[in-house]
Amino acid sequence: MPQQLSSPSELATLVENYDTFLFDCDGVLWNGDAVIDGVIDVLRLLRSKEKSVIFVTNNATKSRKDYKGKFDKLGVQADVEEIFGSAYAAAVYISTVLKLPQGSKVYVIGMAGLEYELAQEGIISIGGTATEDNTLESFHLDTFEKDPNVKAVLCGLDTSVNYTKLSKAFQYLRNGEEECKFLATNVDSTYPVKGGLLPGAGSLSAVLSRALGREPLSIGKPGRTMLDCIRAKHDFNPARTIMVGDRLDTDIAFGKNGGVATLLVMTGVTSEKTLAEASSHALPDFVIDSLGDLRVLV
Ligand SMILES: O=C(O)[C@H](O)[C@H](O)COP(=O)(O)O
Ligand SMILES: [Mg+2]
Repeated sequence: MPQQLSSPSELATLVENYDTFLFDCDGVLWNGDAVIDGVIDVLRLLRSKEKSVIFVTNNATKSRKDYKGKFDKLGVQADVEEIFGSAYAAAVYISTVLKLPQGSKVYVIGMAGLEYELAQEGIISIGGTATEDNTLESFHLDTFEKDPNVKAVLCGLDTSVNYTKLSKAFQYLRNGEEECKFLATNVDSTYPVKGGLLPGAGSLSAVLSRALGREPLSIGKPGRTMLDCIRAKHDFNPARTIMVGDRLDTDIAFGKNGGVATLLVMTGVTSEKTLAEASSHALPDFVIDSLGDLRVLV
């Protein structure tokens, strides 16, 4: 069973025991644009104690540069080099691991942040925010011409997703992996916003999985690709590192896969009921109600 921490001495010991704090963002730092109470003070406290702070988000709607803007706007101190998003990790994966033939294109279900990160890695993308694909008109297969250079479909969270984008992605993917790779930035079923939960990126790629009868390769947490991206930039001792998240099957699993300690907060997608019903291998080491609880140490 995870250890529920609440007293100031338990929380102080937690902070003392770790040098590197990996923070999930949605549901840990904020819900939508609403910063969770006390989080700014807690991050300031950790920095004053010379702890390393790294942000690891599956939310692919923003580039690292966009995230920096969001952190600044919300008054949370962060450096671009400390921010790792699944959009960035997906772009790095495609350019360094997939190594598509020269002139290849990626068909995107996703938003501007994802397109930006792909462009930064020199990857040509189509779909995404392109006006012609952001339509509520019906999709007609008989007038659709496939672009022969599309060698991968990348699906991320897209709050303007529609039947045209899903249909085009399906057409590119339907002849199998040899012709076109099926990638997802992440497969979270839901994500928290101010006011509750919304369908996550995994609920969008699930439409394609269902139609195709196969699953995408997911780049984000809990996969290794994200950890490899972080390791390429930051050296940390796993024994002195803790992953703080709000979701068991991404954040906590990511921490466990990476051999670091795990702390679940109850300000995001995980309810008391989900936690109580979770199988023992999915459980975190520690639970606190909110990251803001550490504010008592300020
Ligand atoms: O569906 C998504 O893209 C994710 O659920 C989401 O936004 C998660 O972000 P994180 O909690 O990893 O910051
Ligand atoms: Mg989260």
